[in-house]
Amino acid sequence: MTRDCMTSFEKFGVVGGGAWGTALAQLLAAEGAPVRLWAREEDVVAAINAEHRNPLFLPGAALSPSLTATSDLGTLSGLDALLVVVPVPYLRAVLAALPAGDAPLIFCSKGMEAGSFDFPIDIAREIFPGRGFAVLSGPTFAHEVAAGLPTAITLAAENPALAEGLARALARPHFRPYVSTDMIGAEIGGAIKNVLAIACGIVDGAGLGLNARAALISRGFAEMTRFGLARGALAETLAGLAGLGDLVLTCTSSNSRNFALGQGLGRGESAAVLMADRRTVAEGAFSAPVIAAAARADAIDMPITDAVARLVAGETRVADAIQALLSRPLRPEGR
Ligand SMILES: NC(=O)C1=CN([C@@H]2O[C@H](COP(=O)(O)OP(=O)(O)OC[C@H]3O[C@@H](n4cnc5c(N)ncnc54)[C@H](OP(=O)(O)O)[C@@H]3O)[C@@H](O)[C@H]2O)C=CC1
Ligand SMILES: O=C(CO)COP(=O)(O)O
Repeated sequence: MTRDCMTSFEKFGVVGGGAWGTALAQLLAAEGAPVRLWAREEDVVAAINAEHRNPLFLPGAALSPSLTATSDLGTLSGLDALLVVVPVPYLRAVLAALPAGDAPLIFCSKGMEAGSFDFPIDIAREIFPGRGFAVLSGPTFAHEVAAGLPTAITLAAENPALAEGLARALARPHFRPYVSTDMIGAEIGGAIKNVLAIACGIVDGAGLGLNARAALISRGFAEMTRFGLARGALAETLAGLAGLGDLVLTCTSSNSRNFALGQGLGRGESAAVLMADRRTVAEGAFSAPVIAAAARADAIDMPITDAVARLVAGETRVADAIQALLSRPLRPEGR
């Protein structure tokens, strides 16, 4: 029997000790199930093992003693499934160092790789051809999941049996995966909402009002839909938890690192300074220029994404970017 046909997944590993990797590991370990987490930094490994905390990336969360950490990727073998929660710019290098095996890989990162224009599943297919893959994405602030607050999420895998088996294994009374076969839709939703959260943060930081934010969410969703449909995503995925759901969450809260980065830009702070000062990721800052370039290459109109890319690169000022968006020719709403 292949892993894809397994009906139960009991032993999970988590690759990545940031906020989201730690929260997912805690979700699975909360009732005492053993979960092994790989983190790059020895400080994170030591704090999880000795104090059952991750003060660097998930301060305030008490972690289960059954969650153990390692800095040795080689020890993540012999498990039933691995959740991969590494920011996309570092993903290829970490995957290349993973031990071989047939445990399905569940991708939880939200971004697109520079240069290759690859999403996580594309990278994984190159490194592990034939392995089972899934995407887990939706409106899920890590600290809320770690605190056991109600959360729903999309779990997509091409093989419906794999999606259903993983959903059953990950579901908790307060954590509800909805299954799908549309991995590309789930990946695109998560990557583009990060960029649009920066845009909404900019509008907030610049004091441009709530009408402007609602307009950005709607017109941003139109960009996500154009890009997604052109790459074979299903409209229902983009309108679901991994697309619109996550867009609403991160475009309306400064708990979003992407939104908070945008707020700084909107207040007139320099992108270079805002980026240099941070330890946590705002994936949208990495992905904006990549998605904007991919859209240009395919002649997909994405003016908001393009504006965020230029603002993050310091190539334009907020007032000029807003003026450029507002002075585009009038058009039918459906385009
Ligand atoms: N936080 C959240 O609420 C959610 C986040 N996500 C997504 O999950 C992914 C991870 O985000 P998150 O957990 O929040 O990250 P954090 O910002 O909390 O932490 C940054 C992570 O990046 C890692 N990192 C930094 N440099 C490198 C490197 N050179 N090689 C490998 N790893 C490196 C850090 O590891 P190290 O300690 O070793 O530096 C750390 O695990 C992102 O794609 C994000 O969009 C998805 C849903 C929710
Ligand atoms: O993806 C997230 C919630 O779904 C977290 O958003 P940020 O990375 O912007 O904090």
